Amino acid sequence: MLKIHGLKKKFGNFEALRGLDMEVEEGALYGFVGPNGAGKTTAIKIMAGLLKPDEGSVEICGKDALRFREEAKDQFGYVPDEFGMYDNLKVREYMEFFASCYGLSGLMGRKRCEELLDQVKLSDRADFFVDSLSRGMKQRLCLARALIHDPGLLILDEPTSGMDPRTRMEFKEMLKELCAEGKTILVSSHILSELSQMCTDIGIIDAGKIVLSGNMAEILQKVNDSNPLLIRICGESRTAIGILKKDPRVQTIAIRDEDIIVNFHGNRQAEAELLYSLMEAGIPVSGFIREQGDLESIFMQITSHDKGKVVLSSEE
Ligand SMILES: Nc1ncnc2c1ncn2[C@@H]1O[C@H](COP(=O)(O)OP(=O)(O)OP(=O)(O)O)[C@@H](O)[C@H]1O
Repeated sequence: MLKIHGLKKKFGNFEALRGLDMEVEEGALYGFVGPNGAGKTTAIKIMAGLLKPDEGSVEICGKDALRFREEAKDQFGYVPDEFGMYDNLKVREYMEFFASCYGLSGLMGRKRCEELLDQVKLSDRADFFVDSLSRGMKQRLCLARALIHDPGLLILDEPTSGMDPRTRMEFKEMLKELCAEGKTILVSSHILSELSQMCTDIGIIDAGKIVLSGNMAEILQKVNDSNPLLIRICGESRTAIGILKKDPRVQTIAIRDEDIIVNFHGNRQAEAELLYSLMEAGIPVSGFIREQGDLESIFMQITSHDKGKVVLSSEE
């Protein structure tokens, strides 16, 4: 649905994008995450045709979006990180104005606007001035506007920043519903935990490059596989430690309270073999589990340098 290859962008001597590659599959809810200043907005503006890259390509629905900008525009809806000023427009007028930009006017246009305002739960605000809406409502209105021409792809730049936790949750539910209806969604944030529960795929950008990407469940599995095994033995653990030491996949062994903490390089089959070797030796194993994956600590590790501040919880 969206393919980005080798995207580079300099502002003066500063390289904001340094060869960005990413791919968003059709039907994905793709989280585009990175610390402040990583290059998310720059990349998104290039995708949306608002900024020209120095190098690289953007393909939307198989078409070169940098060359065929008008055609590409019909394929996606864009929600920017900052909302423009529309102090003289009421919500309904705002929607109808954008509908007319896509050739939807008269009864058809009004009907489409009503449907969308209903979908983003703003029907009761149709006669309010846009400027009187809260930030969360403005973002929902922006989402409705981006959906006017029924695009297959939605690109949202930090849509939930500045929202309170409840409004965030509702907005995220809305995105999940849209994804379930068949939309492909790219949503950016500098808060990993914000996206990790709802996204099917994730791309972590740091200093203008993707540093980790893939299917969310697979990444979590990989993180899990690199976490230590926690083994609990009923009684003394000396014999168990002797067996563990003999296994070449065991890297380190430590004791924490009642648990033996084992850094173990192996998949589930290998874990089962290790457990079997303990059981076969008659060791009463009462616990055998991988420590739970902590995606956020990975995010911290790969994006931690002085210039970027990473916010890990939704309580900013
Ligand atoms: N027009 C510009 N002129 C000069 N530098 C710019 C310009 N736009 C962006 N930058 C710089 O490029 C880098 C990437 O900025 P960008 O806004 O893309 O980051 P971001 O990941 O969206 O950050 P945030 O999470 O804070 O919104 C930053 O160092 C920023 O200062």
